[in-house]
Amino acid sequence: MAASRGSPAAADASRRGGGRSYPLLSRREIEALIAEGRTIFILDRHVIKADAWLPYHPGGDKAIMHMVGRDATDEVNGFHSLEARRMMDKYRIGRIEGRWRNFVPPIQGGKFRPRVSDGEDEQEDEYGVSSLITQRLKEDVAALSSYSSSTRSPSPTFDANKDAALGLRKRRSSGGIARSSSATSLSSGDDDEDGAEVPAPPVNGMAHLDVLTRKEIKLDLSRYPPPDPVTQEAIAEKYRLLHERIKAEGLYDCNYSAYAIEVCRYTLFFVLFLVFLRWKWYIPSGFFLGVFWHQLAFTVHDAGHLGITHDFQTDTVIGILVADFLGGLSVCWWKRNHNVHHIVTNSPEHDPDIEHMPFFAISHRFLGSLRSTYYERVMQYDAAARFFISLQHYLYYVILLFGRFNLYRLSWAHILLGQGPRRGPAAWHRWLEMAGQVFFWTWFGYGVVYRCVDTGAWDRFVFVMVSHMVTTPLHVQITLSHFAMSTADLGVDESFPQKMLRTTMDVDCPQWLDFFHGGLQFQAIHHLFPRIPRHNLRKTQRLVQEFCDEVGIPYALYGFVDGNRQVIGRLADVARQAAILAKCQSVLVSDGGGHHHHH
Ligand code: HEM
Repeated sequence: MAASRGSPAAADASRRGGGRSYPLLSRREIEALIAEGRTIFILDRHVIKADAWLPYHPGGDKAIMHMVGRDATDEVNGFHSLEARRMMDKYRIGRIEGRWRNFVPPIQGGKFRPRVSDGEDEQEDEYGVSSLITQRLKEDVAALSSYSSSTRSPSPTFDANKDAALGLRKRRSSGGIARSSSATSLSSGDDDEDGAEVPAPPVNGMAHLDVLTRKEIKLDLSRYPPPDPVTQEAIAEKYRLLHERIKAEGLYDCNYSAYAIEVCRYTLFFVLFLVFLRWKWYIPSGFFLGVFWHQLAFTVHDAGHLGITHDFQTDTVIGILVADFLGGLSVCWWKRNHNVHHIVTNSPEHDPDIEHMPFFAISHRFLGSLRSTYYERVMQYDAAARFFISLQHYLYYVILLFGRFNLYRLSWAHILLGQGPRRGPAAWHRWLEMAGQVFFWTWFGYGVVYRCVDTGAWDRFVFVMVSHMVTTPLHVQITLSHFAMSTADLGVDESFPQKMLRTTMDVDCPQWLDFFHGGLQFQAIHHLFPRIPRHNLRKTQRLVQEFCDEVGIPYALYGFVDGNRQVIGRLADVARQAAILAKCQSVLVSDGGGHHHHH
């Protein structure tokens, strides 16, 4: 439809191109299509309209929605098989020329102007970018360079309107409850000194959170390459070369003999569980069952990423057999959740993997009752949250002891409510998962807990608790790679690889311990290339390290203990901010409320 509408440029392009050439669409035309509600992203300089595909998408609708208005080339190449990428050709509606400047997607609060009205006379440059946008681009670059050269604007006031005018980020909660002004972003630097702990009260509590947000952004800007389009495009270019090299070196080829060893290990743990169960030594029996589950999770993770055979159906069925039939959890729930996590990593509003209110907040921004676009509800910073978060650095491991129980809840909700794709190649997985749940609760619930542990309720309780709590290291491993990393948003121009490396850290461990971490220790590598088989990650690490050195992005690598320390430190930090916020708010209340302006 857009094609037939025919701007002069588009008509010209179709005349010249012939065959498989698509009409040239201007940025303004694409913006208007998105304003009409179309699901449009850019892939290899082509415009893809995925509306019809959304309900069928095995990666879930939200994964695509976070790419609307953006160049999704790197994300798409990371997550899809060649066949899947070929399918996308069917959804092409046009092409673009020149560099694409990302929009903030609608799901993230981006605003799009409808069709150009007659008489609107916006000039377009040779890239099809309107003069207005080119102007913004120049301003952004100017603002960013003033950051990196550490000059400070004389004005200490946070100017929300200016931020909006810069077009960098003005996230507005579509629920209308969360405040829009909390979405501070890259404004020219103007807050207090980096080292200063707290801005002197009285300041309004929300303004306090904004100051923290800007501090976090500023810290990232000082550590990472500037998030301007030119620098980021250069990084993306090198990342693509790296990807080619990785493919050429065969790092996508699965090492099946490594899986044979995995299977032997899993079998050993399962046999030990059965032997002790037979002897009625419930604690060691539960222990080995927990160890078995802990190890299985890594294979589920591989399968969920299509990182074993790389075939969507085969790997997903492996995932379901292992996760659902043997572990009682839903791999399809996990995939839906995890795919979004991979695309908007560590974004407080969008990444479900850091949304654990009321128990944990790893960013001060959660203290402002954010709206989650994943759960589609406000994550209230309520009395319970105030309580748990003030103690979160002490309760971290304690709460993680119960992690596996939470996963049952999420799995059942996913299967029963049918949150997965209802149509298309992934629809039938729901039924297999249901069978898996019945199978699991028959062998585990009835067979083991009820029939085998037959010496009373207390023994059953102990057995269940031990087996579930032994999996705690898994929850530590999952949270470890992200909880201590940045949650700041550096704007729409930041490249996929930089964002992944800025929000994810790796854990250094000797090679013989690789089995214990199950690949999760190479989380940053994995985020860059999600479909690389687990047993090749160590080899890939070397290449990624070279890449990081070349582009000047720090590669975060901590020892396991040190990584834990970082996480606890972050939790303590946010707990402290919560206490300061409470103080700010009580000052306001005792002052008669709300009359303070910050200068
Ligand atoms: C018309 C556009 C699209 C089509 C036809 C499509 C198709 C597919 C297909 C067939 C799969 C199954 C895995 C495979 O065979 O490789 C898949 C998985 C996936 N897609 Fe897409 N996709 C599209 C757009 C996107 C976009 C824009 C994103 C966002 C980055 C995305 C993210 C994912 C993810 C994360 C998975 C992994 C799913 C899993 O492992 O369970 N897709 N997609």
